[in-house]
Amino acid sequence: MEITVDQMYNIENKGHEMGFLKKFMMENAGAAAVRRLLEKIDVESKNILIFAGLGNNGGDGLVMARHLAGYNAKVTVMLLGSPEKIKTEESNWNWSILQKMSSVKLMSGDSFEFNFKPDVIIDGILGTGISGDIREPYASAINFINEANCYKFAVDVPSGLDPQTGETANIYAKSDMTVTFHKMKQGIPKRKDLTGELYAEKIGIPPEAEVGIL
Ligand SMILES: NC(=O)C1=CN([C@@H]2O[C@H](COP(=O)(O)OP(=O)(O)OC[C@H]3O[C@@H](n4cnc5c(N)ncnc54)[C@H](O)[C@@H]3O)[C@@H](O)[C@H]2O)[C@@H](O)CC1
Ligand SMILES: [K+]
Repeated sequence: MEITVDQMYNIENKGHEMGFLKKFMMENAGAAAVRRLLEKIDVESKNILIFAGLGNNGGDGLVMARHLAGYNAKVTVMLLGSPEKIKTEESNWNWSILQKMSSVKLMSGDSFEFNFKPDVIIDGILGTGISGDIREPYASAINFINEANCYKFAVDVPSGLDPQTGETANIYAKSDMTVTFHKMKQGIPKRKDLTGELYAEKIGIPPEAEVGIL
């Protein structure tokens, strides 16, 4: 069953109100995404670049960074903006854990340059919160992904693809694999040419959180 982006936000909020906090959803999302990636790539000693936006799509990417470090990948996180501007408590919580991990290289700001060639890029730039034309530095990150010659993994939806309508913004990323969460959003499967292999993974939200919404 496919659901709308509004239904997803309502289910998320209801689950949170039930006490299954968003930080746990984010943890399960990042963990499920890493499990799917591991089916394709042996990440040990691989250079993994994670682009993280300032919203919760980025937060999922931060969770992935921690899990991938546990599999001995060489992880670099590029936060697209200033850490003080991270929007949500759950993303902030994950950023502060990464700050205590010397096994993950943290970069942040409005521009970037890397002294390594990534084997995998994780697109945690934009998810269901997308609106309007893609602004900088997100636009440059999406262009970087599309120009790179490596495996590309999209968190929830390739950035620039509207998960509700299936329409693309002025700039959009193309992935080899996309893992969306809880249930498939209506717009995503319309663009399998951008998602690559596509999965919807459960993230522990109680089914009761759907009551009255679906
Ligand atoms: N809904 C759910 O149940 C869950 C959602 N999760 C993740 O949370 C994501 C949604 O998080 P958010 O609502 O924080 O939204 P996003 O993280 O998708 O994006 C919001 C951020 O992007 C900026 N933005 C929006 N449009 C832009 C544009 N065109 N150019 C540049 N910046 C733009 C906004 O200013 C905001 O900072 C999902 O895609 C998913 O990855 C997960 O943590 C698991 C649970
Ligand atoms: K994304």
